[in-house]
Amino acid sequence: MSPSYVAAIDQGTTSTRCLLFDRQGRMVSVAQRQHRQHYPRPGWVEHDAEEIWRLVCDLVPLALEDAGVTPAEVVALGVTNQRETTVVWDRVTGRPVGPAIVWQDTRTATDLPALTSDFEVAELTRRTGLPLSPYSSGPKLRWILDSDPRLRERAERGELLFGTMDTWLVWKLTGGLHVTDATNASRTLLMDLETLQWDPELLECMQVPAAMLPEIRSSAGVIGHTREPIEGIPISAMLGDQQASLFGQTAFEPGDAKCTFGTGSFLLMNTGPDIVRSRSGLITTVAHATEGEPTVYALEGSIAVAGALVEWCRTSLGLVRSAAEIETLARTVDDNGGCYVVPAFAGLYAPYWESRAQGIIAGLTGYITKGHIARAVLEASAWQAKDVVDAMVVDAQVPMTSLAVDGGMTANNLLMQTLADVLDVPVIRPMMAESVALGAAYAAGLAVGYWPDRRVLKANWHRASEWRSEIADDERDRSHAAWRQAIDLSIAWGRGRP
Ligand SMILES: Nc1ncnc2c1ncn2[C@@H]1O[C@H](COP(=O)(O)OP(=O)(O)O)[C@@H](O)[C@H]1O
Ligand SMILES: O=P(O)(O)OC[C@H](O)CO
Repeated sequence: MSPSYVAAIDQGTTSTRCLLFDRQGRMVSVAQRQHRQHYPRPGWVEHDAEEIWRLVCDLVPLALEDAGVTPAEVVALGVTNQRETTVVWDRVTGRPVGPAIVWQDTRTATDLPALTSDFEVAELTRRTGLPLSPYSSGPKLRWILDSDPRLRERAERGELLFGTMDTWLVWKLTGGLHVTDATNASRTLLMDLETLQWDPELLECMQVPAAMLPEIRSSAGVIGHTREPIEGIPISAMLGDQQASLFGQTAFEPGDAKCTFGTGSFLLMNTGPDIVRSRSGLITTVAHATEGEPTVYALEGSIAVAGALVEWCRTSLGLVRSAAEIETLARTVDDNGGCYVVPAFAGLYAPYWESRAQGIIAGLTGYITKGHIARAVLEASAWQAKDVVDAMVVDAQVPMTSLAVDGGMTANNLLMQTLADVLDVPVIRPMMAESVALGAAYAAGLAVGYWPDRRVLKANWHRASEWRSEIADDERDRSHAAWRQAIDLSIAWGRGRP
């Protein structure tokens, strides 16, 4: 029998990857490239959707070539993506009408209250599981249509199409299929969580013409076949990246959770077929929707800035030359020296949802060195996760007994130890850190029968490292109180500004 593989395209915030996996869930090839980040004004973040498509065109053949795999040996392709990032393009020419507005972008923060004139925010949240926030795609799409009346007219005539990155890429890959999946659609503020359909009242509230919306499909099942950059590969999964990593961590049972530490960090807990409504500032989202099975939902704590803060230290401050160096620098000191960094670059997401909050560095004295700041930078990711875990425990009404982690930042052992210290539960990193791509490949492979069932996938999961708390309760409590004070300052600073 000739070998066969499953491919995944992981279109992330900072880079795009194409990976190939074998039946044991081992990565046999990875091709990866970064794309440009554009910050045209404070709070604005944009990507060039054409640039990202060109990268996909380069990366897919490269991943196959590197592994010596022929297209015929690729039995399925899963597409996973940064969620919420919004693209509008011309149905005929296929050209975007402007830059993609990235999920972190806060340009709509001041318009949000006006969006709900006919609609109670509570009802919006009840239907969608989302807070009214610039994070979602709906406000971004409305902003694009409001920015030029001609665009709105063209959208109403069906000449323009909307999509998140999954939709954009599948449209390009298939030569014109305009679809999304329920996980991505659940991030728009336009889909009803129960019916998994676009909600006409929500569309009216966001002033989005139905003619430009993609069809909402299941997350797994053959959607179509690729025409470019390689012809004939079945696309059999589409999943938002955080839902994909939940799947890749084989978090199939209610109560299973994971946290991915990449540009942002995202803690998701599978809640099974139940739509659990958060009272603590979490999102309710679709974990995956598989044809013929009940929809699986999740509670999510989204944190906008995690690795992005390390990246900012590298590119904007020149504090380190590589992301990994932040650990070396942080290890030059024993503690944070009383310094706290709140990276509210996109306001604060879960569980605070303060779109006007701004970043601060608190506790500066002449004693503070670069090392203390590096430590505070890493601790910010751990404390943000702690606040989300606390909210999750209240909402899900189950204790968190351990936390599975993945993503680029989990290479940082000091951060992983700090995380175990502040959460006071074991933090577990699997052998396969590329859970996002693996999850998309798993969903795609299951859909075409490459893997017979989820049990087999569980057997592929192997623990690589585990960290346990090494600090006393009173030390944790003291530092947590200081962190919460810094959060309050960040919110007050943002609110107090014009
Ligand atoms: N050793 C490290 N320590 C701290 N942060 C790191 C380390 N390695 C990578 N990162 C951060 O992780 C992020 C990249 O992770 P990745 O999972 O590839 O992100 P994404 O999918 O969001 O593009 C970057 O923001 C980078 O700064
Ligand atoms: O691409 P990532 O890993 O930064 O994930 C971004 C999230 O999907 C945004 O919701």
